[in-house]
Amino acid sequence: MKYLSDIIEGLAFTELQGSADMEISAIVFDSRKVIPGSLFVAVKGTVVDGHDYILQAINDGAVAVICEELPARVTGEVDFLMVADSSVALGIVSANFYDNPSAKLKLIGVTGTNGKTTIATLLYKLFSDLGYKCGLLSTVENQINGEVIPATHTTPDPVELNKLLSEMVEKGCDYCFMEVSSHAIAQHRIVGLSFTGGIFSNLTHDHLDYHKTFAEYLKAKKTFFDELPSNAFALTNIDDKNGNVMLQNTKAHKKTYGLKSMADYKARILENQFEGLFLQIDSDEVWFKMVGTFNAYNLLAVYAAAMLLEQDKTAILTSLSKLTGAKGRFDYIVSPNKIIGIVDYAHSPDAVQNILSTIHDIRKGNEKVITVIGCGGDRDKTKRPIMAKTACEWSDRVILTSDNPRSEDPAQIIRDMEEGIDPAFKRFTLSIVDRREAIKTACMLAKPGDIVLVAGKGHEKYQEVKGVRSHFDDMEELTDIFKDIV
Ligand SMILES: CC(=O)N[C@H]1[C@@H](OP(=O)(O)OP(=O)(O)OC[C@H]2O[C@@H](n3ccc(=O)[nH]c3=O)[C@H](O)[C@@H]2O)O[C@H](CO)[C@@H](O)[C@@H]1O[C@H](C)C(=O)N[C@@H](C)C(=O)N[C@H](CCC(=O)O)C(=O)O
Ligand SMILES: Nc1ncnc2c1ncn2[C@@H]1O[C@H](COP(=O)(O)OP(=O)(O)OP(=O)(O)O)[C@@H](O)[C@H]1O
Ligand SMILES: N[C@H](CCC[C@H](N)C(=O)O)C(=O)O
Ligand SMILES: [Mg+2]
Repeated sequence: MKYLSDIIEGLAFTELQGSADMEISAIVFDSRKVIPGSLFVAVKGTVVDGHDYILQAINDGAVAVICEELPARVTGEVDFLMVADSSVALGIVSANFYDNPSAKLKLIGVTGTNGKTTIATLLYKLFSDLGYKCGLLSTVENQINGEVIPATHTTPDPVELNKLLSEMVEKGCDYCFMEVSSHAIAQHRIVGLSFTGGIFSNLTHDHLDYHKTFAEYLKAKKTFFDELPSNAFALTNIDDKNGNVMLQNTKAHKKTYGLKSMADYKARILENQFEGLFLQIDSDEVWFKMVGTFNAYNLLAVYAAAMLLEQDKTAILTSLSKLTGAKGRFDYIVSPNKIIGIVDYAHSPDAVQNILSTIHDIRKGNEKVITVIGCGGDRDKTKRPIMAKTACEWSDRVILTSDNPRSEDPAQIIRDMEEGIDPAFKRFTLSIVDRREAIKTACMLAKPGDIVLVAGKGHEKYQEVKGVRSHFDDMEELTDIFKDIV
């Protein structure tokens, strides 16, 4: 059992009403989840203000409240703590509630627009293979030493996050590799965590619905590095335009990796084939199972981080050469008549360009590339025409379809995408709202040797339409269609 006085250690509050000697059973920031004895943290959200639910939380059994403004009516039986920013406070109290688990293991955070899941997953697989007990917090799933725990977010909320970290500590984990999304940084989900290292992959267009401008998006990512402690490492992709910016104000040890520029950790692509990458990493030449230039960056980031974590170079490279990446990233299947189907999570303009340029680089002859692609609803609208344009520039045929329309009209999302298409390419484009039909049509258009890329949903096992999630799996669809093709 924890007392409020323990939980608020290190928390800067402007006012305390009460004695802080309450026993606290749980930390809750959603009034609908309050249980008797909860500490309710009122957070201002993007849709509603948690302050409006304080009285409801108290009615349902909350015994203490952290807030930025006191409600009009306060009861004497409940402790109130006033803070400047409740979301920051939520991070601190969550870490305290679970006895600061992040300080008891080596926590590595990965941030950037693309590659976070791949890098974090590879690190998790690598360190597990090297004999360590590890944890993973990722978009695809969370893992504690082999046990899979479903993920709802790329970076969980502070309570869930510290709970998972404390389970990792309990199970004897030495390391945790986690994705740090820009939403998580902006919403202070990672406040109160002690990081051993931070890794930056790249920064390109995404999430401008949330961050509004690219400068704000960049600032969110940079904050992660600004707040790393001096004994941590800050590892950046120096080939990225903003790689150096990330390190500008960090107190951590600055380290760089890159394929093009001078860097602490360097690699060169010797071969880039469908079967894998042949890289020269520092002075070693090694074959890897992963495909594409962007994965050369991901592999190099993982290698550099493992070196910074003082692992043996030969052991790292030997293990890394055997590993495959995260689910739904360049997963492929070949039909009996030799059509290649690829499922990839590319859902930003840069990722679409990378995956398609990789397919171009590694295809053997003049096989046609047919791309099936949609864009998520209730997300950055400005990336829609760009993703469609990029898909068209790099494909022989494109079928625009639905991703997760969420609350939006799927046909309107497709119309937003069509805006980006050059009129000359229109006749090579089809728009089919039903994703299943779109994938089927792409496969019917394909001839032996052709490549069908199904982009955007990767590992996802659902499609969300009008707020309802139904089972949908791109790879399952392809497998189903391919078994009937002869
Ligand atoms: C835009 C965004 O990030 N939203 C997150 C945010 O919700 P919000 O700001 O809309 O919250 P709100 O509904 O306005 O409510 C404000 C507060 O009132 C509370 N409330 C609300 C109603 C009520 O009856 N009682 C009550 O107490 C809420 O619990 C909340 O604390 O805070 C919630 C609680 O932590 C998150 O679940 C929610 O994630 C939503 C579901 C989401 O979709 N987030 C995505 C965009 C996201 O975070 N994605 C990134 C990855 C992106 C990438 O892959 O690059 C991620 O890390 O997963
Ligand atoms: N280093 C990289 N640079 C550019 N694109 C990449 C890189 N790594 C992966 N990609 C592309 O981006 C897609 C998403 O990769 P991944 O899931 O690793 O990124 P992420 O940063 O975790 O994404 P999210 O923000 O959705 O969690 C991949 O399917 C691939 O198309
Ligand atoms: N984590 C990302 C995933 C987007 C994946 C795409 N399939 C979509 O649904 O838009 C987000 O929430 O923005
Ligand atoms: Mg991810």
